Amino acid sequence: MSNADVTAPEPISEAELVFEGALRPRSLDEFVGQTKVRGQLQLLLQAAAIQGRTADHILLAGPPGLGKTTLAMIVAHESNKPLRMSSGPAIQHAGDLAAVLSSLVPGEVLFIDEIHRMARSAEEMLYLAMEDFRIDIMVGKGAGATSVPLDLAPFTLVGATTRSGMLPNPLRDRFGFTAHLEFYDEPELEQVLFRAAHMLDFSIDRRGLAEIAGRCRGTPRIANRLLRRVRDYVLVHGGDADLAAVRAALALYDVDELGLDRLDRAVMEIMLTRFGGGPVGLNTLAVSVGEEAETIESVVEPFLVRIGLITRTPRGRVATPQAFEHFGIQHPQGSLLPGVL
Ligand SMILES: Nc1ncnc2c1ncn2[C@@H]1O[C@H](COP(=O)(O)OP(=O)(O)OP(=O)(O)O)[C@@H](O)[C@H]1O
Repeated sequence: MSNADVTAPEPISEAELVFEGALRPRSLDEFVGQTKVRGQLQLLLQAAAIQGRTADHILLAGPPGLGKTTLAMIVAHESNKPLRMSSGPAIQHAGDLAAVLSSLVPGEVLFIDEIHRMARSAEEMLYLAMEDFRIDIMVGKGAGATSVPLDLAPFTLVGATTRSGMLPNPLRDRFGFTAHLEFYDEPELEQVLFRAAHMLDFSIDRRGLAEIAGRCRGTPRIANRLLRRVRDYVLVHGGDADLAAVRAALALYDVDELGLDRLDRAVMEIMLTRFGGGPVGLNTLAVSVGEEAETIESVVEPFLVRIGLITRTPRGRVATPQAFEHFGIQHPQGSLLPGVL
């Protein structure tokens, strides 16, 4: 396995999904970080409980692996209601959505992952469903077609998206609350790791945990994955899970000190070498690394901006002096800075 796998923000195997399931926090109290969002959700759920109604629809926006699915599960758990899971790509026709909506039980939480990828016809059906708990079903074809209204059980929609900007306004406006999940800081990631290590019955020292926290791309999913690789390393090589063992395990998987993944590096290297640090337009960058512009914008760029390797300007993306320094590449207007790779 290469660095391309261990630091990928998406799940990399079925086994990992099972592992993630076991480590998922079940309540808002167990959920680490995102303090503001947690407080806002808590209030929204408590208010609904006091009034004995379903909670408002919730939109969770942010890069992969930051806890959107986990929060959807928590919303259902804290409201004591069942959870139905679906995803935008699975809803390619209005009929797909009608089938899900018409079978919901009262109060059920419907989670639609990647909601920005749902078919347009389904989106339009969802507007009415969210607002009035009703859909119109078309019966028959052509001139004789009629629409029959169908009442739905009240439900709470939790939508997740890595691209909130791609949602049409009428859909976005129907969510009572939008949470923007942020990358986690290192103390928060240490807490995520501490909890996971405890659940895995794996004893690792604090400095080792801190090292993983600094190299996991601000993402709990990656933090937990790296923890598992360190556990493997200690199992095979023996000794303590200390800073030296963590460094050796992460070196084996080519995880650098910023935790950049394959795509992060490809983007940075192209910006620095082919475009002299930019400015480069998003589409040019995407074509150059053979990725979709959507992935660059929603997955790669937010993290690179957050750690100060690129900035966004009206003329395009620009690499910062730190980026030149990190990759050991000479800045076009300066001397060679010492590389750290
Ligand atoms: N705040 C958190 N506290 C503890 N663990 C977390 C937290 N957020 C995420 N995790 C862990 O990270 C894993 C990935 O989280 P989750 O699947 O919820 O991310 P996601 O944002 O839905 O990702 P995707 O968009 O790729 O589905 C979970 O298994 C969970 O164990």
